[in-house]
Amino acid sequence: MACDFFLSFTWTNCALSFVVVAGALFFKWSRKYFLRMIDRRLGRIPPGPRAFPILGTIDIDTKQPQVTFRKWVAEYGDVFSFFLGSRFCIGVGDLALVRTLFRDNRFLGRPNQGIFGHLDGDVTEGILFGNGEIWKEHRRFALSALRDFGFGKASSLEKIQKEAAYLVEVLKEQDGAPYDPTMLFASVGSRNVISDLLFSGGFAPTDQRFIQFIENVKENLRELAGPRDYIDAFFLTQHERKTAGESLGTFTDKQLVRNVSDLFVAGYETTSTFLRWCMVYMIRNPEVQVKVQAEIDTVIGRARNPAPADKSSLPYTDAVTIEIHRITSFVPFGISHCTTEEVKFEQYTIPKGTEIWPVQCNHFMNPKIWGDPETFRPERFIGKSGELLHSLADEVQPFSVGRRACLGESLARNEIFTFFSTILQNFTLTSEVVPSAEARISPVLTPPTFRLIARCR
Ligand code: HEM
Repeated sequence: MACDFFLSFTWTNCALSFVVVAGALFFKWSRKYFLRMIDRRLGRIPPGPRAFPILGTIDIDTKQPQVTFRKWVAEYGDVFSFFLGSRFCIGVGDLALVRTLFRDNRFLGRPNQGIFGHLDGDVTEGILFGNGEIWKEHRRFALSALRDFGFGKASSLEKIQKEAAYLVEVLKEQDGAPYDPTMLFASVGSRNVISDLLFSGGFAPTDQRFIQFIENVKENLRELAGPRDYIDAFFLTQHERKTAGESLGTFTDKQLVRNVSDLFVAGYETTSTFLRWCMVYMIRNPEVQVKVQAEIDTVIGRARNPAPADKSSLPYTDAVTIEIHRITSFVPFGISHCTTEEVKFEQYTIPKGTEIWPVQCNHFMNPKIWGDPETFRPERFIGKSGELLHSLADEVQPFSVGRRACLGESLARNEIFTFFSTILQNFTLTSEVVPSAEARISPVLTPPTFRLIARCR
């Protein structure tokens, strides 16, 4: 009897403790949710779709989140709020507003990157996801080093042309047979250009890539006096600080690995995915392909390869890549920022730590700007005299805007133009089955797998 009483007492105690602990955790994780919901009711934060404690906003089409976000803009306006789990976010669907916000220093933070922060411990200390002084110092350093060794300089432009010629060589080897170009664009082209800027030499066509990389690093260590690339510049800064008896500050080996990883990942995945989209849109739109080829034939001919400097003389080719950026919107939400302090914006008070999502896929599909946004029509960017309409092209900002905009924009633009125009100068692109334009999200929007047939012209 006493034993029964004791057992039931223990069970009641356990159940009670469970309820108290669960209640305390629920309150802890949902506190922000309830505060924001009160703010929303009072009009202190933008309206948005319904959300639940802890779960957040669940009415998101996970296969096509861009469709859900566009629906929210239509329903709640250009500025709306939503929850990702317990993370409070604001979406901005209009480029002019994004420009205003991202010019403001208080919107330049990066939020905690959720699971990524756990998978790769120190992402928050790099350039891509870093914050505060570390981000400022290393963004500035990367920009200046990459400018010295690449971006826009003749040597890097030549490297891009060399890589374009190599792409052509590999495609020629396929001799018109169907070929999945995913690995080609992922392993050469943009990847070699960025590796060259980071650790000069890039990857050899015979795939001695990693051996080469190790050799380069060793050589860098021997030749600190003559920096040739980003890694050399970093080593040199370390060396100068050590020689002056100063602390290394944030210029540690760990930081170097973090930064190189950020630049490498950001520098080739995006560009190579975009090039695959270019192939898809050319296969789907043969009449556009013919026009691009005609422009290249007239302006450049076949005797020499296109170069980044040719862009202004090839407005239609340029317009095609801009239209592909617009219609694919393959980085549909850019990379989210976060507020570093509470900010009054229009009638709202945006709390510190709020994630700001630039919903560029909405701007790129806004019928008020584009009229027929669902139609692939590069001609929309071409004026009466055949010139590129810069004011309209300026509405397409896939690299984002403001002080945290893509660090590799000029490099990426040069690569895309040169690779795209060189491929079309040499080949007519088709496929056995016309690939669909339906994107998969991972984490940028990628095209479906397809087999490219590149026939020599
Ligand atoms: C088609 C190609 C590319 C696209 C569409 C793209 C797009 C973007 C976007 C949307 C952002 C976020 C900007 C923001 O937070 O407001 C970004 C950031 C960044 N991108 Fe790119 N990018 C491309 C290529 C490159 C290349 C070639 C590099 C190589 C250096 C690069 C390096 C970076 C870095 C380091 C950041 C982080 C900047 C920061 O947080 O300060 N990207 N990119």
